[in-house]
Amino acid sequence: MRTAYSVETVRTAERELMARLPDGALMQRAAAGLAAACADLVGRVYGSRVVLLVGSGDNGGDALYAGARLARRGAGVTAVLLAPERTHAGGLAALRRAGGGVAPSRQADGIPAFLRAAADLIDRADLVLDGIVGIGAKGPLRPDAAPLAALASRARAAVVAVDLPSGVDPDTGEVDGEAIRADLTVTFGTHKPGLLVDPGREYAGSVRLVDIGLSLPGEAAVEALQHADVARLLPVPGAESDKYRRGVVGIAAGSARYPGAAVLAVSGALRGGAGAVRYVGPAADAVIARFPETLVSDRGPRKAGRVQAWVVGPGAGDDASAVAEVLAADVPVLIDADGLRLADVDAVRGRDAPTLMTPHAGEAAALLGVAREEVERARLDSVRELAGRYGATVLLKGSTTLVAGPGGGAAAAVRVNATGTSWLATAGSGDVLSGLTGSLLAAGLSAVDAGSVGAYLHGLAGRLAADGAPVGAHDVAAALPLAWRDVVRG
Ligand SMILES: NC(=O)C1=CN([C@@H]2O[C@H](COP(=O)(O)OP(=O)(O)OC[C@H]3O[C@@H](n4cnc5c(N)ncnc54)[C@H](OP(=O)(O)O)[C@@H]3O)[C@@H](O)[C@H]2O)[C@@H](O)CC1
Ligand SMILES: [K+]
Repeated sequence: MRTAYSVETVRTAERELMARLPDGALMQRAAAGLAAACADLVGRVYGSRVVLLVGSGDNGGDALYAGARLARRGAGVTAVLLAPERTHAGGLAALRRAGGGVAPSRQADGIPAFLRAAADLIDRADLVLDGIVGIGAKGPLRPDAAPLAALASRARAAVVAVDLPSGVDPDTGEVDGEAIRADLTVTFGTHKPGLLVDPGREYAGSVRLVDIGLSLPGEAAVEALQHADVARLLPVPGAESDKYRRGVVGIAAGSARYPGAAVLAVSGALRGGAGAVRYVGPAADAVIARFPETLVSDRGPRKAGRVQAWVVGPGAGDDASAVAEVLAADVPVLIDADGLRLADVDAVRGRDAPTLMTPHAGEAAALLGVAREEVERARLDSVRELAGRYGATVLLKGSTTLVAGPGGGAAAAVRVNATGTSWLATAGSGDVLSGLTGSLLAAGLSAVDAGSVGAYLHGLAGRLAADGAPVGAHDVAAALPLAWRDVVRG
């Protein structure tokens, strides 16, 4: 499991560790890891041109000490100081001792000369280290720092963010205005939520974690399943299992207008580990024609026979009765697409069995009564808010999919999945996900596990199916067994 802790938790752990170590020891650990990662990235340190963007806090200190290490290995290192009078004194002295230089300053030389010099240095650099701000960041990048971020992000040089890209909110991944676009982020002690959640994740590039000895107790703020975690959670039939013991998933989806949604949801459900798939709705002929193994019924969810979980909503049009009947059942329910609009919030809140809602940003925005851009901007807050309002587990789709448990508050970790590919933004792909995830629910996974395992397999299947080319939703469904095998084989 990859875990990310809040700034507050990191600060507490940092204080405890610092109290037991000599002064500056933590920063030396951080700088050593940072310099090593930079050396790996540039390949040849000797003769390379390195620019340090240095803010007034310890993030700048890390950059300066790492710069000193690179200078000692023969790099030409120049620091651009945002606040010369408040620069980390030890770090700056170390850089100077190692032969590093300092660019003209804003304060002494004026803003135009400062920016011209910085632009010139960045243009000619092989490597830029972003030490503007780290976990001490408050609000959008300040006006003096923002132009440097813009210059670095456009540079041909490799850009390494120290701890996290400046301009990315450490706790949420939100980006308000300019931010550093890094090729690599070297982060210390633990991942930060902003490195795992979009849009921050996209700015971070690849992320390398440097162990500095922090011990982080308690609940993470954000966690991401890895192959081994998913492998442990996948349902495995025992020798005694028959199709009913493996779970039956009911799919109440599709309409005369959208029969394809039913077919795609069933295609996902057949590959999610349930022993049987029961389809209820007006697209039974289309479903049977494509998947003859499906049990079909046209009598509505209430009379359809026993299932261990329901999926309701994909392509459902305006049929509110199926949604109401499913919500009245005492088994786990997944609500997607049209079902989200049709589900009564009190009916969802009043349920005893788990409910999993799977909106994309547009659907989440409609449920929250805000603009879509607001959900895209603040994904972590949005998923928690929705989970709190409905008392349900919420899976918010996107390039990083988030899954928040029914508490909604910051106390429980939000799961984040990054296996997806932009090729998955294709019609019907969400229907496959809902069928797959419903099947995992029927096989006995909790709503949070089913949501995060479903998103993981779906994303991986999308990658395997796409392999760099466009794919249709049916290709993604067909690749689910490949993804499953890939996870099981490790
Ligand atoms: N945790 C650990 O275990 C370890 C932590 N380490 C390192 O320390 C870092 C944290 O250092 P930190 O606490 O000094 O804060 P930091 O991120 O440098 O920022 C504060 C400065 O930024 C400024 N500033 C604020 N907002 C801004 C904005 N929007 N735009 C522009 N500027 C802004 C703010 O200015 P002020 O408000 O004071 O005017 C203040 O001067 C951490 O990320 C890691 O790199 C490692 O060395 C070792 C182990
Ligand atoms: K930084």
